[in-house]
Amino acid sequence: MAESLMARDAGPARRVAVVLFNLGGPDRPSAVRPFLFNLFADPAIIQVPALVRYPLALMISWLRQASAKANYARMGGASPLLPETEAQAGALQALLATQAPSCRVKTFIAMRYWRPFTAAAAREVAEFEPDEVVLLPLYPQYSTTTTASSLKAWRAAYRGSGRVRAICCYPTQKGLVEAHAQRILGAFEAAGRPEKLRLLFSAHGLPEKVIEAGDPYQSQVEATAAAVVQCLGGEWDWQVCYQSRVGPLKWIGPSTAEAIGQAAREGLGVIVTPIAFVSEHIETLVELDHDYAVLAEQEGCRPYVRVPALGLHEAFIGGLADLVVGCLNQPVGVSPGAPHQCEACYGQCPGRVVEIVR
Ligand SMILES: C=CC1=C(C)c2cc3[nH]c(cc4nc(cc5[nH]c(cc1n2)c(C)c5CCC(=O)O)C(CCC(=O)O)=C4C)c(C)c3C=C
Ligand SMILES: [Fe+2]
Ligand SMILES: [Fe+2]
Repeated sequence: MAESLMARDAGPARRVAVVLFNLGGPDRPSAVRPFLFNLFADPAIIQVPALVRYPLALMISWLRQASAKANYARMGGASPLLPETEAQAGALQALLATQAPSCRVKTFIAMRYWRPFTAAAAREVAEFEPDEVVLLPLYPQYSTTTTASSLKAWRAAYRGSGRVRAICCYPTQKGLVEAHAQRILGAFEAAGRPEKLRLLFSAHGLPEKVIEAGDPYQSQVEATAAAVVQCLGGEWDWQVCYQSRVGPLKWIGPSTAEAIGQAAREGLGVIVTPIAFVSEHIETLVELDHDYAVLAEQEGCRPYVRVPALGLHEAFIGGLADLVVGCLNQPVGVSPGAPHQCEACYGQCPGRVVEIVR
């Protein structure tokens, strides 16, 4: 892929901006409430008219701040998501410098609910004067609540140069799947290859009504898990489950807590791997490492093994680089790919690349 990219580049270096989308997290205790407000004020998260949503967001962020602050306090008062994402951005930029030497590739970070916000990233990218912009969500599975929300924020903010394309989703990308499998095998070995173990793929949950409205997230999470199991080979007892429920609505299940209880009742321990998060953050470091570890102990679910998030795994960063190079080489809309219901793909996912028309 890198070869054809280079072959097309006979002139001056093509300037390529690669923009990593992520959720963002508070960088200090006083940022927790405004971060929560930004999240709940997003119509992708609470689908009611703005007149109702803003007061609701004010109220929820006010009520939730104490428990959220206590959880962030367990991580030193701040989310590690930005430093983790910065490290991934640096590794990806370094790899792309070798894979696409005739391009000048620079990575940027656009967070949805805390700094660096999408608008600031869009200004920085515009100053870079790119020929090409590749939007790369650090959400392998597409959701209206994450990828679509970030794409919308980008469209509203970017006024710079270049052809803008987005990688919509990559739930079964080879590097992603291999990295997950290697992380799982590493944790399994480190735990002494325990027997009587269930592999739990734990993903962030969503309200059921979001899935019923056509969001492909759940089916893509299941596709990732199935691909990882196939890559692992051998006989694995495995299950997909969903964590981090918020609010009164019914969320998709089974919940990670239910899955741990079920495993305990069957006399099994669990090895839990985050499948929709590619970095460590509050939902891995607090929920998985603390809350569910305590629950497993109480339920007699032993051992409880936690697989680290992908972070800087070589195969994962390599997979991201392949996606970017593939995107740059690809004429939009002609490559084959399994059609699915991505809003950003207009019902089709042509090679999972979509051109952003401004
Ligand atoms: C796959 C990724 C994510 C989906 C889907 C998602 C949907 C979603 N989230 C909330 C509410 C909250 N999420 C919070 C934190 C948070 N969420 C994600 C990812 C997804 N969310 C990440 C990476 C993070 C961590 C940020 C960090 O600081 O490290 C929070 C804040 C924490 C808390 O108070 O529990 C809330 C609230 C909803 C309602 C939702 C879908 C409707
Ligand atoms: Fe897609
Ligand atoms: Fe979330």
